[in-house]
Parts: sequence; C-alpha cells; structure tokens
Amino acid sequence: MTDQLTPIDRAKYTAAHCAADFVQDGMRVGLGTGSTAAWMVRRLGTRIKQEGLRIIAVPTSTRTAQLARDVGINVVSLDEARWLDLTIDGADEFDAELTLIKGGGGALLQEKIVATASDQMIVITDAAKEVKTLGAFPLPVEVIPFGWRATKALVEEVLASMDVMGQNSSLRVNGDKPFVTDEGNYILDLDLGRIGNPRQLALVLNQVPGVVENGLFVDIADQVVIGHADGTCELRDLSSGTPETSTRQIDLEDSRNIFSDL
Ligand SMILES: O=C(CO)[C@H](O)[C@H](O)COP(=O)(O)O
Repeated sequence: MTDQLTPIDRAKYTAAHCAADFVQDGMRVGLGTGSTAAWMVRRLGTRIKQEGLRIIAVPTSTRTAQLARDVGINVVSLDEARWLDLTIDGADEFDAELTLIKGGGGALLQEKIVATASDQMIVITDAAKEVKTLGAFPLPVEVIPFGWRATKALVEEVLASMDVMGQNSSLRVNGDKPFVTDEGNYILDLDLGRIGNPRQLALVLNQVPGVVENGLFVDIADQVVIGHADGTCELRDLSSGTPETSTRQIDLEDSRNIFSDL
C-alpha cells in the first residue's frame, strides 16, 4: 500500500508519524497546515481511535480544522484553549538554527499565532527543505487587501535596503483572482534568493503599513523531525542550546489504514 506513495510523501508521513508520537494524553495541541501537517493530523486520528488518546486541538486553517474533525479530533479555538503544550507544523525551508520560511499554503498568520502560543513547536519536514541560507523559497507576506499595491511598493523599497538578493514581489493568485487567506487578506510572495539576516528582515517587514505578518519564523521552533522515505526519522532538538540528534525507525506498513483511507 505504501508503494502507492511517492518517496517524498513517505518521507513526509514518516516525519509526521514520529512527531505525532510526542503528543500525550490530555495535551492541548496546535495543528499545522499543509500536506505534511495533514499526515500528522491523520496519525493523531488513528491514535485517538486505537489508543483512546484524549487531546484538544487548535487548527491553523479551515482546511486543517475540517480534516481534524473528520478524523475525530476535538477541535477548539485558540481563545478556548488559551495556551498550548505543543504545536506540530510543516515548513517550506529551515536552516541550522531552525529559522523557518512558512506560508507556502497561505496559513502563515494563524500558524505563527498558534506556534507562539505554544510551549513547544516541532517542525515536520523532509530533508530537501533544509538549506544553509534561507531565501530560495519565495517568502510569503500577508497584507491587507486595502491599498495592497502601495504596500507592495513599500515592501520592495524596504527590500532594496536589506541583505537580500532579489527585491521583486508578486501577488499570489488563485486562478484569475487574488488568493485570499482565512483572515480575508492577500499574500505577496517575495522572490529574495538569499536572506542574509532573517531576524532583521522579519522585524522590518512588519513595520510596513498594510503588512499583517511575514512567513519568517525566528526563535519559534526548537525541534525538527526530518523524515526519510525508508521510514527513518531524525530528531534534532535545539531546546537546550546544544543540538541533540536522535533517530528512530517506524514501520510504514503499520499505517496501512491511513493510506487506504485516502
Ligand atoms: O507553511 C505552510 C502552510 O502555510 C506549510 O507548513 C508549508 O507550506 C509546508 O507545506 P507541505 O507540508 O505541504 O510541504
């Protein structure tokens, strides 16, 4: 059954499965958005059915909320949960310090709010997303629709004064219309090539009127689980200041029920 999955999907599933095992009975959990996060949500659904795991969860998008309800997860709002023990989410790029680019799926605003309202954030990913320097993936920036062209021009002006390679941005579209986020905003994708100082860029972007949030996650994640297609996952933990690495193997065939439900 797992043969029907591409190697990248097997790698994503492996990361998601390993990270979902960190969830313990009674936890309040933030659920990320994207294809890797969707595997994690399905895996939590399996644990709820098989082990009677009891959790409450805060999804980071309407898509994730729908999937979570479908697999039997008790979904609440962040205001109801107030604080979370753990958030598990994917990323578009990550570096050695676990600075991330997120928002490829357009959910960066809720993702950042939920992750920063959590004691811990675990990133789930495949190895291809690890980079030495962030920026090959276009950086998503959420902007309010009012005056978005003026916001775009100001963002490009700011980029011209920063340690980045490119300064072009483009409005994300859905067919012939702007892509609209769950919060009713637009997304500008910044084609930067190389981000020399992500911390500074994140701060400066958020100063531009009309910018709601940017997809740079700095000092938010402290653990990453990197999945491989053979079922091996590598956990890197930076929470103590010194990186600690461990590996684990999962049996992909154990998850036949998840794959057969797709
Ligand atoms: O930030 C995100 C959504 O806003 C996703 O986590 C990111 O785009 C990774 O997605 P995928 O797991 O599908 O590769």
